Amino acid sequence: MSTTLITNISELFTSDAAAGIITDAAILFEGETIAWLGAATDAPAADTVLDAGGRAALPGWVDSHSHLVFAGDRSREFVARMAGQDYAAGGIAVTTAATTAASDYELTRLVMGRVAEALANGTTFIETKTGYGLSVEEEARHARIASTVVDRVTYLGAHLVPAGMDAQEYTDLVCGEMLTRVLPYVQFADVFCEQGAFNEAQSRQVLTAAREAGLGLRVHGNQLNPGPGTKLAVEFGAASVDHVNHIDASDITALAGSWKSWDAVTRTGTPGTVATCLPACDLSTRQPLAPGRELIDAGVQIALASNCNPGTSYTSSMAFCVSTAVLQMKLSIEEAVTAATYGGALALGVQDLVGSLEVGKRADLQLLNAPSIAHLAYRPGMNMSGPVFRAGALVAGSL
Ligand SMILES: N=CN[C@@H](CCC(=O)O)C(=O)O
Ligand SMILES: [Zn+2]
Repeated sequence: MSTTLITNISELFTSDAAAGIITDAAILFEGETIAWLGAATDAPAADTVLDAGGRAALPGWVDSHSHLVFAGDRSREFVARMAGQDYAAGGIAVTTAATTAASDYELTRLVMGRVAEALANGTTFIETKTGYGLSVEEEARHARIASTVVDRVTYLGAHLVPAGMDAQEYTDLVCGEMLTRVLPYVQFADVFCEQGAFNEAQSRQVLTAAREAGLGLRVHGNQLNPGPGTKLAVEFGAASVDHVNHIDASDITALAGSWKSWDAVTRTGTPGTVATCLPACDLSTRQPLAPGRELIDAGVQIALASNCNPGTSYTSSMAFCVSTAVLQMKLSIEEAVTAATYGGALALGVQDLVGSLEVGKRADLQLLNAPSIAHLAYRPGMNMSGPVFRAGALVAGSL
């Protein structure tokens, strides 16, 4: 198998608790896999040698929360929000109408464009959700289209009760025929447990049915209000609870308890429920930022994700999420980058494949047009994205 050495890396941030940061580094790919990494002076010979030009390198971003299957535009809703209107779950219906009207070709083209945009900005592994279909046919169509483009698909039929439908009748559909139809295309199920969306009993019903169907679980919890979402996620052993803006000390304690069988240093044991913070969404909806600092200090593993969607967070920039987490959520740059790489991988259960630079893992790596990862927050808003490698192949930029 052919080998590629990337050398002259000023700072290699591995997202690996043991290896940390290696300065004046090099990394070797063998096919799709990382075969070696260390000091450039110790680098082995390779078929191809690429000069990183003194740039910093880090794992590709792992974006564990997005809603890319949509058509239409909600900028007017955004403008109204910036003028003082509150965000409400009802906006989802606007996107559902526009998405239902889009052909398979158009929807596939839109999702592919969004994935390509994310890739060019360093995202090499991405999850996306259904949830703008809200009927059996549409949810199945969106799941099928997503499954051809992204790395992991989450079924979010329980996003909003469609207008004119009884909430219990719709929940039964989500747990019945709709679930059966999306199953071939999805790995996870999610529920928007929130006032105006699904209440605790309905959320339990969705999570129970999804678990029985063999899916991994996630919860949109405590985005807009205090409520049962986070504790439900822990109770059901969900892989993640996402948003976590309106959580209290008892929610943090419940999340921390889920990590008691996990060793954060050796990264062994049984993972708990990842708290996924979505800072771009928090800013765009003027919600309080999720308490990332408090969660980390309590021993909870967190992820940072884009939540790219047309209603609350129309960006796939993980770099923006990282800089916001550092500047406003009081994370260190290392914590924020780890959350946007290894944390996302943990939230998707793919930490043995991606999310850190370790021998044997998939060769997903991005170079920054900067000498250190600190520049991500030190120079906020500047595009730092350099060449991007996915599974050992150069997929964006050039060297
Ligand atoms: N909160 C629920 N779902 C999306 C927003 C959906 C929308 O408003 O279109 C979110 O994660 O923020
Ligand atoms: Zn979401």
